[in-house]
Amino acid sequence: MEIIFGRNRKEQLEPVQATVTGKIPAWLQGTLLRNGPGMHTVGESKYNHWFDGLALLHSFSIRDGEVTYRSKYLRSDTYNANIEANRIVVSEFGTMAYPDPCKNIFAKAFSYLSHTIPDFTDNCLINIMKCGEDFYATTETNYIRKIDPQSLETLEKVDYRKYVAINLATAHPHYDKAGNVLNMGTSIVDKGKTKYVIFKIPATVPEAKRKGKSPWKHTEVFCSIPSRSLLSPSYYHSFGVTENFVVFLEQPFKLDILKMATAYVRGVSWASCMSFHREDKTYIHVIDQRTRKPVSTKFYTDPMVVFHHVNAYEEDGYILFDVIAYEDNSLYQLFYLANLNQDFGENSRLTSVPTLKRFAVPLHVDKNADVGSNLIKVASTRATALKEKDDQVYCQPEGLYEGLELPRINYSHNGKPYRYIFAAEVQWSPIPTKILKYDILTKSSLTWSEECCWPAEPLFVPTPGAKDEDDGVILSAIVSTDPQKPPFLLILDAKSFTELARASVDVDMHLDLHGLFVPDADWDVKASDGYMAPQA
Ligand SMILES: CC1=C(/C=C/C(C)=C/C=C/C(C)=C/C=O)C(C)(C)CCC1
Ligand SMILES: [Fe+2]
Repeated sequence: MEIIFGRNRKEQLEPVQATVTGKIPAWLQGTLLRNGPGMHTVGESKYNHWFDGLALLHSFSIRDGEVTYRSKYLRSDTYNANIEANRIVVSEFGTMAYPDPCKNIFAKAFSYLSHTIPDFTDNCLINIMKCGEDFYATTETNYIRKIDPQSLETLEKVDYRKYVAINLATAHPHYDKAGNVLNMGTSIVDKGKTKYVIFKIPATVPEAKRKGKSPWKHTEVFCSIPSRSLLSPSYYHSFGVTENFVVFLEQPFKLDILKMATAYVRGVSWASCMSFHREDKTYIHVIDQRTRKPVSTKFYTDPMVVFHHVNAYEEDGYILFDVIAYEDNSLYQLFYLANLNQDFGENSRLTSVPTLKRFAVPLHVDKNADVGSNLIKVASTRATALKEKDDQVYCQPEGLYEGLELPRINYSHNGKPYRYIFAAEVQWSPIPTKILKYDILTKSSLTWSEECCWPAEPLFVPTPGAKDEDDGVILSAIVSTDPQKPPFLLILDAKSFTELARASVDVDMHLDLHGLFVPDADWDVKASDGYMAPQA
């Protein structure tokens, strides 16, 4: 599987015309922008983990039934320093690297020894975030990189820490109707405290208020939740929102700050400083967006590891939220390139299958309810929430579907009742083999698959003026393991899951992670009511 995961990809700097078969809907005009790791060796040095790879941006521009493709490595400081040294000199998730002491650009790295929290990478390989009119490549450190969404050029580096006291931030923000960004990050041992910080980045700031300053200066802290432990905050990859609440899982997959502070001298990676504590609980924090405070009831569930929240919404006094849950952290273990490349079948089995689980949380806990009683009275789910002593509530989810990852929804239903989940079907290995449409109401599903095809995260784009939740198309970049078959952009009708068109390109395409679709209207129209926020 070296060819899919560990091989360096060539950039396609000049836009290349795709060969289109089928018919692309005339209304589908815009650019699918995506991000993911593309380079896993620099000179003689190799990264250990798939998530370490240097960020490779790629885009499919769809105009008048035609498609052009291009790709470009993110020229992060990390990329430039590595290429200049012709070896890996900046540490990533699974690889600890040592800068060349002769070069002072990374002299900062030596402050690793004197600071608790080291300077992290700006290799923003996970997702793309839209802030107002601007686009940023994102990862989970304090750095994001502005990019030009048309040329894929790398622009300025933004350090979140200048605007909000966080060391880590998710690559899966949420957007409200006006395009304001809601994200979460972790502030580590700042003024003697470790906390999870929910913050808001405004989409636009009126010039009078802005006074020529960066809109970033208007980033505001929405709410802070103290970490249960100063030196071992939870790791999280995303969070959920409803119309009035934020759902945050403080899970027993944790970062060990003391281990991180000494990782550099010990020569071990950041990943080795993360561990799953199967003896611990998962705490469910529910934050009221109106009061900006967590609700007082203490909700918890069994230990689990969640990377992707799917959606959350309020119904009859309850919050229902859906996540892709694992029983352990085997997903991150699996993506070590050594596991992916040798004896693929043997080493690349997950020890727990990613499962769609629905949780239900009561917003009002009846003080008179009996200890042990189920507080969930909503008929639409079998999830339970058992009242315990001392105002604690133990939540047990309803398992909905086994073997799916990279979930997407129709984003206009984000935080609201919804019915459909689009995802990649994965069983016990990291290979996505099918694209899935799961109907939560009927619990039925539709799939698309083709021999030798590995689909990327399926993205939903609504038909303009659509009434039905699934009225639109699914876009997915397909990488093929058959050298005779070039990669292609697949366009499915989201209702029937039948193929509308495919746009094949004879390029060296990589397997990506996440991205967004930018309708053409967004290039010229300022954020307006018609703004289609991208999905987390
Ligand atoms: C560099 C770095 C990190 C990077 C994490 C990454 C890159 C995670 C990628 C996750 C993905 C792609 C998940 C998909 O489901 C940490 C651990 C946050 C903290 C230490 C520094
Ligand atoms: Fe993700």
